[in-house]
Amino acid sequence: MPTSELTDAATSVLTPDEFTARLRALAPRYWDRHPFHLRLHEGRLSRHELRLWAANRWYYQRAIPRKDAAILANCPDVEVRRAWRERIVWHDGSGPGEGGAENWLRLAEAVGLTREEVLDERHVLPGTRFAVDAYVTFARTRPWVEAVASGLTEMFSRGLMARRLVDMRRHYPWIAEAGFTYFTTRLQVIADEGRSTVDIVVRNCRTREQQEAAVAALAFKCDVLRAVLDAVDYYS
Ligand SMILES: O=C(O)c1cc(C(=O)O)c2c(n1)C(=O)C(=O)c1cc(C(=O)O)[nH]c1-2
Repeated sequence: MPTSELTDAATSVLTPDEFTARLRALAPRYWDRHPFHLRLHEGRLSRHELRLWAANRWYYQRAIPRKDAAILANCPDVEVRRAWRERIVWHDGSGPGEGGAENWLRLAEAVGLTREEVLDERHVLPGTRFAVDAYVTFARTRPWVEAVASGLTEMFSRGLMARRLVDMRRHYPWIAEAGFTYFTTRLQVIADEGRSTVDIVVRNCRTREQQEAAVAALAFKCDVLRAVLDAVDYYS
């Protein structure tokens, strides 16, 4: 192929379908096949390991609304902001004792942690802290549409979360049902959120450069998630 054609192929804007396919092609980098998740789903985790997982995931959960607030702060599009602010409400709730974060705390309690030891973050590993903090910093400092694209890991998470509910109920029957509310309520919103996030990214990445940056953002986020599980796996 002549050099000019090669250059064109590398710089021309992808169609929405091509772009979406590039994003979806990152699925193998997602954390569903991580050895720690495989052990979790196969029922091979001890109570100690489940506690370490829940306490470290807490650090991720509490960062999500701060990441979303950074996106709101950087986004000039009122339509996007209107849709996006719902995410913060979902996680934080509208009052004490409500919201996704609260439900994660209930899961942590159901696996045997006290609320106090989750909230004071004594079990949070350095690797978790570095990875999750990098995600929040990314959202604060990169163009807002890249930060939105980084959240597209959720596009891969629905099947994993549905499977997790089945596998955890089966393999860890000692976990009280109230502990699973986080996942049951999350599954109800995730399909709609995933679709609208892809739409926002496709509509707002108008150049090939922006499209490539969005793909890179999603790859970065896959690495953030894997780094959290690497840390937990190493210490468990
Ligand atoms: O349980 C999971 O495997 C899983 C994965 C992800 C993800 O892929 O980022 C999220 C969640 N859960 C989740 O519950 C959640 O609220 C969430 C928000 C985000 C995000 O980046 O904005 N990802 C995820």
